[in-house]
Amino acid sequence: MDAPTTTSADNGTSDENGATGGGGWFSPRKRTAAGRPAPAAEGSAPAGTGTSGEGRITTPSRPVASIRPVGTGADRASATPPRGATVPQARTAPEAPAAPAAPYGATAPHEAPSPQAMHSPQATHSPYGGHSPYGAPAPSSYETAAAPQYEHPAPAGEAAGSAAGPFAGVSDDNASPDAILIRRTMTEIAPVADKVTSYFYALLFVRHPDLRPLFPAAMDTQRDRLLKALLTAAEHMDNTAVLVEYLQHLGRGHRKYGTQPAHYPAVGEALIGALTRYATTTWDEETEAAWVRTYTTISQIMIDSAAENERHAPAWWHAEVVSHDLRTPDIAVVTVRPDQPYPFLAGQYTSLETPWWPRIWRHYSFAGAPRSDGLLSFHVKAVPAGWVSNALVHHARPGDVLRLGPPAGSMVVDHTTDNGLLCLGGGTGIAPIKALVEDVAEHGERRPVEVFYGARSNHDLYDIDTMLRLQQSHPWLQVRPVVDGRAQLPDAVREYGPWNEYDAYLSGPVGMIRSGVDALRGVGIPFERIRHDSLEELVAAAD
Ligand SMILES: NC(=O)C1=CN([C@@H]2O[C@H](COP(=O)(O)OP(=O)(O)OC[C@H]3O[C@@H](n4cnc5c(N)ncnc54)[C@H](O)[C@@H]3O)[C@@H](O)[C@H]2O)C=CC1
Repeated sequence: MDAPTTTSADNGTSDENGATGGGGWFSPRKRTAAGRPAPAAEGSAPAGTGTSGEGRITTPSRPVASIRPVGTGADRASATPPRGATVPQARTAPEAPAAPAAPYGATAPHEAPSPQAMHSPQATHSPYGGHSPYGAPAPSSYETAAAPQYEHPAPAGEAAGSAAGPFAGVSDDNASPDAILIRRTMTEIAPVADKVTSYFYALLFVRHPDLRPLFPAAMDTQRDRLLKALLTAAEHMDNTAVLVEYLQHLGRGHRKYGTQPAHYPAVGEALIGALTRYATTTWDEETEAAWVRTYTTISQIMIDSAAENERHAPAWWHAEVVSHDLRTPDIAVVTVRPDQPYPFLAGQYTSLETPWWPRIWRHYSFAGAPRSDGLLSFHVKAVPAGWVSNALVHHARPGDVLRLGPPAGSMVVDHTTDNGLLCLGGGTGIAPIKALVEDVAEHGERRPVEVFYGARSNHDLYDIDTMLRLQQSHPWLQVRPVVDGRAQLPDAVREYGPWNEYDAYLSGPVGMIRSGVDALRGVGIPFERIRHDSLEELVAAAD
């Protein structure tokens, strides 16, 4: 897990229709005699927006339909539903882990955090078995070295090498009229995705320079996230249940960036501006109206979700480093004490910001089940050019204060079944697997748990002592280290079994998850019993 960035503000200057007096958000553009917008020629000023001769973005002046999400659920009824689509009802589901009954007061942000991309799909059961927002194997953006760049991860089942296009698995059969128009736009802009995202941010920051400080200083990874979220939302706009869950998660997750309801219209304006510029052959009034309707709905769900979440959880937690254990020259186990109770479930992950790289958030799994002393541990590997990971491994020391976002992810133990757990943990991916083992131990269920712990070399099995100690304490637990050699981690699973009465959990590098899912399917474990964090987020943060 990361997509459209959420922020921007209308600065309170928008009029009823979302247009500002003299060139606010949607500015007029030339129309053809047929009443259709004149397509912008390549390199010329986009309709409604423009560039000067020097390529500088000029203020648009085209009023269009409004994007006016409202601030609370109270006004929800006024939101315009996507034409032909069922209006997703914003549910008030709590954050993935069952949050305790309002242990926190509504916590007002006490500093201006950064909005980042709409990202981090909440992992959910997917039809592909992976715990992913949409079946696209879902993520969490751990820092990864040399992350592969692909627009939209393939569902786990389609894993191996299939660079599933943005709309893989989505057909226009039964699609709503808006969905068809939106997919048409997405198809047109896909080849110029990079330009669209660059232009989007340029528009946003030119029109709303006050929003720039809310984003990370370096926007490299940020830029890619907008389109991903758009693709995801567009792809699933008719799948209301999944879309609503995804957007609610995004809305809650954006609280830590300081995103306010007033920011959404400005983002919508920049979005429409960017699409107008690059979807030149398919863009028309009808398409624009479809995007406005859809974006308005998206915004409303996010705003409502954030407002609901604000009632019982802080936007973020401060967490002081209490220990820093360098296990190898580039792997540290970092333990922190949150400033207030932090409810989560074993197997979940959080987003983490260091004081050295403000507004850069990375995902790390909790390396243990919830503890009575409230401490949280993370396994961090410093990856080449990884800002956050290197800071955590090489600079963080006891006393340093980090920030944590809310917990996320649904790679959690299903306590409604007696099935065994087959766990594959590769490298630092062993962290949430250890948490799952502790969770089973605490529930006293004595279900068989088989852990395959993969590493490149013996030296890289940095947590093997802990895992073997757990094995000694629990007769139902079997830990098998698998060091690269004759076979890789997923291959080892085939040598054991049978696995027909096991649920599978995978955590580690994207390639391992992809081949692991294939291996598990090969030994007869159905998709719905295979869980892992979203691959999209795993590849999202390569810094
Ligand atoms: N730190 C954390 O909390 C978590 C980290 N992760 C992810 O886990 C990964 C850990 O990276 P490293 O420790 O550097 O792992 P690594 O690159 O050293 O690999 C670990 C194991 O995965 C296997 N593997 C790697 N690529 C494979 C492929 N394509 N096919 C089959 N097997 C493969 C290796 O053979 C090895 O056994 C990172 O991508 C990180 O994002 C995942 C969950 C939690």
